[in-house]
Amino acid sequence: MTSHPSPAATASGEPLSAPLASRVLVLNSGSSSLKYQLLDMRDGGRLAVGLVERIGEQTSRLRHTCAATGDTREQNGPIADHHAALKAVAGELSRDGIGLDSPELAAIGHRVVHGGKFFTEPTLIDDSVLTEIERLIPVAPLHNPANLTGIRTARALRPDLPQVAVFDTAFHTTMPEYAARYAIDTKLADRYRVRRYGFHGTSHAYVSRATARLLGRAPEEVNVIVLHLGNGASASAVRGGRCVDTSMGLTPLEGLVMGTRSGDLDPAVIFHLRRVGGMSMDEIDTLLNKRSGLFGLCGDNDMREIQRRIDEGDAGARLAFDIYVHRLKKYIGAYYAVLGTVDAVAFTAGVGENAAPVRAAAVEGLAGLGLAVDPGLNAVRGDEARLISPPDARVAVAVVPTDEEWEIAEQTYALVGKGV
Ligand SMILES: Nc1ncnc2c1ncn2[C@@H]1O[C@H](COP(=O)(O)OP(=O)(O)O)[C@@H](O)[C@H]1O
Ligand SMILES: CC(=O)OP(=O)(O)O
Ligand SMILES: [Mg+2]
Repeated sequence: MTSHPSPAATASGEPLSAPLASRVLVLNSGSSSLKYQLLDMRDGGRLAVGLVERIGEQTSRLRHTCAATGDTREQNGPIADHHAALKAVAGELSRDGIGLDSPELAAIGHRVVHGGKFFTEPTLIDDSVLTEIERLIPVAPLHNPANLTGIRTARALRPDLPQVAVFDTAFHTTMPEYAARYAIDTKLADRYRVRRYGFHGTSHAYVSRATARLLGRAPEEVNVIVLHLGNGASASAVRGGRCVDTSMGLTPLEGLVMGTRSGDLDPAVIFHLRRVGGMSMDEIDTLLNKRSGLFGLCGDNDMREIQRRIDEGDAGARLAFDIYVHRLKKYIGAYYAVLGTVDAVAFTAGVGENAAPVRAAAVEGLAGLGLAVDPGLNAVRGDEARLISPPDARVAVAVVPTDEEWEIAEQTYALVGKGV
């Protein structure tokens, strides 16, 4: 587990006036998972990290690691929902003597996926904030309900503690109107708040800054294309530390090909499936969000499995890979044009950090844009940010591990430190 470079400073470099307690628990609730970390903000150390997977299924699994002892424990068996998941996590933390009842705990930071236009900053959670997050469920149906359950459970466990929401959408609120608006009737768009919000912003913010650091430059000085390739996947164009475009839209469905989401398609596909295919709107919603992307194309949503099948000569897996990479390449080209000059392209999240063949294929043939990958450097595995482009390349290509939990902890602690 790595420590972070400036634990006692906020994102803007301001020193913190440290409150007495120094620990922050971060909860990152996904549609069927809960990732968490307990961090000490005085030295940037991680006290515990863990993951609950397959929530709601019979085969749920909790994997918890305590940093002090190095022990990893696993619980296997059904965990019904995010409420039960967080209770189980609280139990594991208590076993290590770092439970939620600890006076050392300063705050709990929550990832909240959709904050609409309203939330541009980390926000102290009260009842009215919860109501607004609830109102946004229709535009983040896979994510906001899980985020809300995590918040409600944490509040019930520690009603006295500040709870902070850090929104995926916040980093993207700097997008200019011409990037954020769809070309539809303006009045209708305003009435129904239809615009491009973008997601994974905490990761795009963290990775774009970490990329600048890797280049030895200030974030304000560099233009970066960030490719966040996890289960959900998104690209962003970051100019001088501010997001100017991103691939996800009103919901996390637009843009890149994902594990189970289609990404971009002609909206008329929906009318066609409704009118000619006789599918209901709910069925089409489920199809595009949960049964499309890599999974829809070849029956697997995990890039490891797809690579294994390609190695065995499977044509379906090969085509799914090629479609995934083709979309990625189109976004690299688009954001190159949006930015004008590009200092770095950064790959991050599960696929971006681990799948060397995806990185190689995504920049293949882009030498004319100054983009290339050195095969030897690309094959190196590791947890640290690193360059994978040849030393003389015009544009740096980098692998930059994301750390949404750290970023959320830092923003949470900065807010609590201000005494808000
Ligand atoms: N070694 C690997 N090689 C290729 N892909 C990987 C590897 N490890 C993880 N992945 C991919 O990363 C995905 C998960 O990424 P992650 O960023 O953890 O997603 P999320 O946070 O959205 O759940 C997996 O579905 C898998 O496809
Ligand atoms: C917004 C989003 O797609 O998040 P995730 O990748 O965690 O599903
Ligand atoms: Mg993720």
